[in-house]
Amino acid sequence: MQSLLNHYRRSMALHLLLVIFGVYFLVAVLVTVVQLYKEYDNTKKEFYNEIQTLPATFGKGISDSVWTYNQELLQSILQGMYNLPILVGIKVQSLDDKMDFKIGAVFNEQNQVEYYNSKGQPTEQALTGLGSNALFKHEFPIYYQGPAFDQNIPLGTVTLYSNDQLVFERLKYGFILILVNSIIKTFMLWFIIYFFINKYLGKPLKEFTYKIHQQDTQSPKPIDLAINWTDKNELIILKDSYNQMIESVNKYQLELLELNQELDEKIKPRTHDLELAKEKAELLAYKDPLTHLYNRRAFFKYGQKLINQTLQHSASLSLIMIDIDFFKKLNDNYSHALGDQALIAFADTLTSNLRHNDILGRLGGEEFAVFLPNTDEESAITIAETLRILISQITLQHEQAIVQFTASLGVVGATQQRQR
Ligand SMILES: Nc1nc2c(ncn2[C@@H]2O[C@H](COP(=O)(O)OP(=O)(O)OP(=O)(O)O)[C@@H](O)[C@H]2O)c(=O)[nH]1
Repeated sequence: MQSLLNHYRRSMALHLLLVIFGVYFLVAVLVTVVQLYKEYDNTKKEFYNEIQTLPATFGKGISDSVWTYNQELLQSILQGMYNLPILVGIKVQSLDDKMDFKIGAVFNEQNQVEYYNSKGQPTEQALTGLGSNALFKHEFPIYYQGPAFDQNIPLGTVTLYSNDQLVFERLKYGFILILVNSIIKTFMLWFIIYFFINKYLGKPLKEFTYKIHQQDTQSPKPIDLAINWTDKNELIILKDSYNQMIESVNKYQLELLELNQELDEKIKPRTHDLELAKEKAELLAYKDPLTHLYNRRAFFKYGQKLINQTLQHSASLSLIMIDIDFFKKLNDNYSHALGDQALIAFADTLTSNLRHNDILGRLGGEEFAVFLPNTDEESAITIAETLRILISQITLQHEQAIVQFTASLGVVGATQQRQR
């Protein structure tokens, strides 16, 4: 039941159909009711007409039987009439009251319905099988027209009764026919309308929404609908508008992509500059700009870490202090520029002859120091001696002269210190 309700809510065709069908059904009911009433009215008129022809048929027989006081004849004529499917009752009232006879449902003087059997005796309504609804009557006089009299002699009146029940009886088949006809028509129309609404609206809409759902959201593509019975209707206009929108979205997306690439190209050199500036800043913060060795701050920072690690792991650690001899003289004799060259060459010599994990720093001017992890004092002395020799072998060119210099090194181990 719930799924049926959901199907109804989600199906445009079904919804439209039920609205159309509902309106159609109301109109059909109205028209059928009017049609049925008209039928009823016509049938009732026919009844009147038929009842009015009865005096011509039975009048003579009734007059004769009343005139001759022939009860039996009167009774059999009235029984014959009573069997006609247009009468529910007959009342004969003779002027001398001797030939009065009632059969079926008739009105009394107080306009109340009374019931009589075919022998003219009062009876219950249930026994007659007659309804009392909307009883209507037709009264006609009876006369005797014998050859012995010049004029008609009035004998009394005959009243014929009929009712709606009989009218409906006659209408019954007509009614059923009209109703069946209406129901069949309604259901036929229901299926036909559903089929076409579904074909022309429901199915294309379903196809449209399905194709939209299938779209790749990154790069949607124009879609096509299988509508071949027209080249322009609201659905095709909707589909064309959707496709136009997709095309412009794709165009703008492409433009955005190109703009992004352009922006990337523009940003690249700036990013490179930024990286260089960052490297420079790092260098300034941790390194000596001339020799590219750790500056005093960095040397002590990393040196402290090394001391802590050494203490933790009970390893050995040595420190070599290095001071270039008579450096002031070198500057004074050969220029400050050569002094700088000497410092750079000195730093390069140390760097290339020490291990990667040794921490070498410039403490200031011509003073340097190096931490040697996992190195006892004896080994450190050997290393210091090697360095001292290497430093003394550095040669610099100043104009025609070859310049050399020496350095003094001091070693201290984790347990004992020695000075050279
Ligand atoms: N070229 C150059 N000279 C520097 C630099 N830093 C310091 N100096 C110079 O190094 C010299 C150091 O002089 P001192 O402290 O007397 O050292 P020294 O002449 O080697 O004397 P001792 O240490 O006693 O042997 C000074 O003349 C400073 O101007 C530098 O970066 N480049």
